[in-house]
Formats: sequence, C-alpha cells, structure tokens
Amino acid sequence: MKLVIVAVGQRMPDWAQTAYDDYAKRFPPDCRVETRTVKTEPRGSKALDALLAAERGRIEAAVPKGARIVALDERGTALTTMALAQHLRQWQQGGDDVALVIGGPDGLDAGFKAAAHQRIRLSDMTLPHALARVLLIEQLYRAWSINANHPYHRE
Ligand SMILES: C[S@@+](CC[C@H](N)C(=O)[O-])C[C@H]1O[C@@H](n2cnc3c(N)ncnc32)[C@H](O)[C@@H]1O
Repeated sequence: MKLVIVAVGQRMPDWAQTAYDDYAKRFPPDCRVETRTVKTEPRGSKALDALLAAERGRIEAAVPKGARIVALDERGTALTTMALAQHLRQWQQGGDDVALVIGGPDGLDAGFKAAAHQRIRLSDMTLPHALARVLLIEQLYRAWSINANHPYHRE
C-alpha cells in the first residue's frame, strides 16, 4: 500500500514546497507517500463544468489502478486526527493504494467527488491549495506517528 497525493496545479510557493517536502521525507518505507501533480486547465472562455471535467480526466489518469479514492473537500466528512489514524490503519490492512486528491482553484468535479470512496475535510474553512497540501501531509504523518507510537505526536 502506498499513499498517493494527487494534486491539481504543479507549482507551489517555495515556503509551502519546503514544508511539504519536510514532511514527505519523514515517512518510513512501510508507509510510502508519492506525490503526483496534474496541470490546471487554463482559465479562459471554457465553462466551469468543462474545466473541471478536463482536470478530472488528468486526475483519473494519475490515480493508480485499483486505488481507493479519497477526495479532499471542504464539504466532506470531518475527521479527528485519531480517526484519520484509524483510517490509515484500515487502509494499510486493506493493502490497496490510497489516492488522496486535492482540487485546483475551483475545486473538484462534482461527479468525481460523488464517485470517490471517501470525502474528507481538513477544516470548516476553505483552504488555499498550498495549505491544503501541507496540512494533509502533516496530518498523514501525525496519523502514522500515532499508529507507530512515534514521539512526533507528543512533541
Ligand atoms: C482553493 S480550494 C478550492 C475551493 C473551491 N471553491 C471548492 O469548492 O472546492 C482547492 C482545493 O483544496 C482542497 N481544500 C480546500 N479547503 C479544504 C478543506 N477545508 N478541507 C479539505 N480540502 C480542502 C480541496 O481539495 C479543494 O479542491
């Protein structure tokens, strides 16, 4: 099982990339994290539905075959960190890869969210894309550290 963070939009500000990389490199080999970014559809004259559908196509191409899909969505289910740790344990026991998907400037396609296995929210507030990425990877690392009884969670 590996965690694959699929994010729409390739370039993050340096401060966010530094924070993200700092967490990404902490994961041990038994809980690998991979990041796959997909291009944002240029905002031009296309209708929003068409933009999101184009981004959906790229997301689906980036999701590993057979992966469990978890959409990050401010309207998704609220989770405590302990609950996320429990999900992580179940995902590891299940063995399938897990794709955690973060949308672009206009969010994720509605059909994609409806079809996802889980929709989770990180906060009741709308987060900018870069912060959503950093918060997600920190919480996944914290969830791992809870399950592994690693001191990070108590720091
Ligand atoms: C700038 S936000 C897009 C906001 C957009 N208006 C929407 O309706 O989703 C970019 C992405 O960050 C993620 N995101 C933002 N806030 C979030 C939150 N509170 N919980 C979970 N994910 C969030 C979502 O994946 C979202 O698609």
